Amino acid sequence: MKTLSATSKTFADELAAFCRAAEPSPEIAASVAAILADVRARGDEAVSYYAAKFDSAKLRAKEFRVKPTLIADAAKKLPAAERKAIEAAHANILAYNRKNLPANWTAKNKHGAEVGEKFDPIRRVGLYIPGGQVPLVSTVLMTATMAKIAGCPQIAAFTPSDPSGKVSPSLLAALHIAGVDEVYRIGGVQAVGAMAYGTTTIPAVDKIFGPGNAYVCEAKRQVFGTVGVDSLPGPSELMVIADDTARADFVAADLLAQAEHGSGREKIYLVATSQKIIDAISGEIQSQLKLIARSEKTQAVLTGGFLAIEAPAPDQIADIANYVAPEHLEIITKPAAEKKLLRAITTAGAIFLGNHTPTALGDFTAGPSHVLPTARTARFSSGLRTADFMRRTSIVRYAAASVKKANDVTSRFAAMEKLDAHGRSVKIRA
Ligand SMILES: NC(=O)c1ccc[n+]([C@@H]2O[C@H](COP(=O)([O-])OP(=O)(O)OC[C@H]3O[C@@H](n4cnc5c(N)ncnc54)[C@H](O)[C@@H]3O)[C@@H](O)[C@H]2O)c1
Ligand SMILES: [Zn+2]
Repeated sequence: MKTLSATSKTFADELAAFCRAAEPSPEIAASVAAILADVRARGDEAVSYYAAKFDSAKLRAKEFRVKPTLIADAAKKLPAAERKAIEAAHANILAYNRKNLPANWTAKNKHGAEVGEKFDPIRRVGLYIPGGQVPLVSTVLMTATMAKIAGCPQIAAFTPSDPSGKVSPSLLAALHIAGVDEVYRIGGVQAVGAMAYGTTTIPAVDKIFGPGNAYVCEAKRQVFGTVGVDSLPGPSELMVIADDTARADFVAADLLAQAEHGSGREKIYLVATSQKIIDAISGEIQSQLKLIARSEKTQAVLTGGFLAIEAPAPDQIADIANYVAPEHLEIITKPAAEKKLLRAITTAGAIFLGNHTPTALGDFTAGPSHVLPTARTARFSSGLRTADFMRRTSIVRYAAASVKKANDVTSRFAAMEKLDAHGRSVKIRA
């Protein structure tokens, strides 16, 4: 753990340096570019090659797609308690995301013409479901549910297999429950390349969704433009803002939870109003570390990816949070400070309030998607929602009377821009 004081002279530079470490290195960018170029050139053959290289899975092209019967079977064999948990989470996620379904509209403009927007589902979407370290069953629900609400006619999911070609049965069952039956046991950069460029066996998608490790995230950044991408949700991050009302044991548990993902590039931030609070929470982390299963990988994040900041003033805390733009932000403070911070912090991916709202609730079941921007990209992008699975078309209809009213404006613009034919095409109707 690194500790900084927000009042020190070098604070801004040190914070910037820590945050920069979350950006993909030039080495990652270069190796991703090489894999993408190879998938584009050699298609299925390259996909097989990288599945063997990175996931030790020997897969021929005709084995990429998981048989739909296997997916249905996984759902049938799902233990009742797991089914109940998946269905309960699914219900909350459905209810939350139905609220942000965009609606078509029409209105009249100043010329009396009809103007409006219509929204349509993106025709073919690709969902990346991480599976390198752990099978992210929840990510199925946090992406597919919105694609279904939007009405996307084709939904293809991609996730890495284990060396024997197996995909987690719980993950397959969740896909079945969410209504997805086109699933490929392919992960990593090669999956992103196949989604973007298409191969003989994998049809290209129009937009790629979902989180992943630093390689997957960088691959999505590189294929943007060839296809759409939702955002850049990379290795998880959590910032906790704590004053003396925060329970040290709760905060420690939450920081450990987001350090646990296991890619080793996760980042955790503790912003506390006193050094005493930092000491209490780091003491708790040390004792709780002994209790959790994934302690070795978590330890790596605690050493290199954990920043504690002492910052007494709310204004200063808000500035820090707005700079870091953390994926997850927990605010555990007195009500007055909470109110102030909630208003002043405008760049967090998701905010969790109070002692009883661990980020894990958002990870699994509260309702909003856990697919959230990381590495400071929350400054300009937001978490996944239904509208991301739709595209928008503007619609305009003028009648003879309304086009007359527009003629003056268009002829002026045509003259200014020296585009005579533009002006004439309106005039001929007016
Ligand atoms: N921001 C979010 O919304 C969000 C949500 C859930 C999970 N996550 C993050 O997703 C990540 C999942 O990571 P993961 O590793 O478990 O699964 P993953 O599926 O994202 O990545 C595994 C794949 O990475 C590829 N890979 C590994 N090493 C490579 C290398 N050296 N070169 C090229 N490719 C390589 C392999 O092909 C492998 O299949 C975690 O960091 C987690 O924090 C983020
Ligand atoms: Zn998490």
